[in-house]
Amino acid sequence: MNSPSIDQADFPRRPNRSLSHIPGTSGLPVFGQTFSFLRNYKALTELRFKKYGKISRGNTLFQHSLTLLGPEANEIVLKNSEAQFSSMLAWNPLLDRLFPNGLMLKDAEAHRYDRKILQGAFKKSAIEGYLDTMNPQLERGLAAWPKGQEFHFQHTVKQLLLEVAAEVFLGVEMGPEASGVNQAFVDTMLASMAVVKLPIPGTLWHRGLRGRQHLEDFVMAHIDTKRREQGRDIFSQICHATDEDGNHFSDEAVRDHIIFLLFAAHDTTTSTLCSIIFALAKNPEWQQRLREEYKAVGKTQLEYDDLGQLEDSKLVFKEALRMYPPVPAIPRRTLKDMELFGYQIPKNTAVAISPLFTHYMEEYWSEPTKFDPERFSKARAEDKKHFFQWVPFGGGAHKCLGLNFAEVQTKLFLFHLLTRYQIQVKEGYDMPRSWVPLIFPADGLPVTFKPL
Ligand code: HEM
Repeated sequence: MNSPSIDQADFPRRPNRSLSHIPGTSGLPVFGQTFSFLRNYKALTELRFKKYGKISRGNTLFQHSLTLLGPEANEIVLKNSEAQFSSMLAWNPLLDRLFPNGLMLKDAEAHRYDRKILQGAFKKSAIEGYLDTMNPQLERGLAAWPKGQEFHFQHTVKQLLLEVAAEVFLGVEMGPEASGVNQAFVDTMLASMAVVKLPIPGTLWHRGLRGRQHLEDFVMAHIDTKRREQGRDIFSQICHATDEDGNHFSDEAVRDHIIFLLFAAHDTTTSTLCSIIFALAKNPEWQQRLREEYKAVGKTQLEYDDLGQLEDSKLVFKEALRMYPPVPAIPRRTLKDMELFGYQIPKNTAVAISPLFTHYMEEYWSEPTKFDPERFSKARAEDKKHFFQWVPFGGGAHKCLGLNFAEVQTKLFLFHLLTRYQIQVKEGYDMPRSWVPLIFPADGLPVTFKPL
């Protein structure tokens, strides 16, 4: 269930700080635990669980908040069956200047209404259309990558995904227009991580605001054409999508949703592909298993229905998302006073659950630090002990809208890659990670693709 309509005046932008009755620590003066959070979010969360258990207070990034750990906490927060948690109030302070009115920044009826319309852009027939665009683009893009010599996978795949997104999301073909849009998008994304949010020329934030403006201008300039024609890109799909009474989104709503979708899709997919490539490089037997799976399909281009047969690929996708969920923590704000795990929690408290922590709990996963895709197989079904133990896409009303799209894109990418190359990393290499705000390789992931 979603939360009821929210009067934002009842909820100051800064969350409640009266949490001293809950176990935990405020950490250093002013900075709290910000340094340990940024250095190693995973280690910090594990330490908090050991010291304080499923619920603890802390202070990171100048905000007092509660960390709620484990599948039970995930279920309470994500299912939100008593309309106690707001996604909008939690994400607004982070995203509302650059990505206003995106789906994650809505609650209650406004969220339900928009989500239902947007779902039209992710139905099977729409994804089949995106797949037709992605197939040749991924193939061409990969053919141009360095072969037999080391390069940084993260930056290279990010660029390729940007080029794919320009065409699949916006329907712009490569050229100066796509480059301008891509740069504007990169600037907007980078600004979402800016610490200083003042529009001073030369700063990340200033470039981000200009990037957002460029994206808005682009969308508004093309919207009439998109509404007139029936294109196969996501922008077109959103222009044509309607509610049950045949009403379309307004121009401004289309603009805000498409820009938010670009944001929601890009770094999450980049992060996922980095994790998979690292895992496959370290586990060449899985590269071989995937190649055999592709051979069994017996085609040089995959179509939508072929993807469903790729069971080993799905196991790899799931296991990489278990070990390295791109969104390691999901925030919410409480809408009411409530009791959680025996403690009174006041209204307007910032809380966060942790997919990353849950994905390593020994109660649920055997040898959690081991890459073992078969734990998701029907025979072992390790993921079936609790419905909320594997939550890379969140859950409940805000569950990721693009999860099928992400799986399709990942499978296509791996097909084009592994049918041509062997992925290698240097002997003894272990990928250093930065864990927040999204999980990424800290060194760009140096790899070599050796032609087969
Ligand atoms: C493997 C890649 C991805 C991961 C791990 C991922 C993860 C997530 C998570 C954890 C949430 C929930 C956030 C919350 O509850 O606060 C979410 C929401 C969302 N994701 Fe994804 N995402 C991925 C790819 C994508 C793609 C490719 C798209 C679009 C094409 C997308 C669109 C969205 C949207 C629109 C929402 C908001 C849904 C709502 O609030 O109703 N995501 N995603």
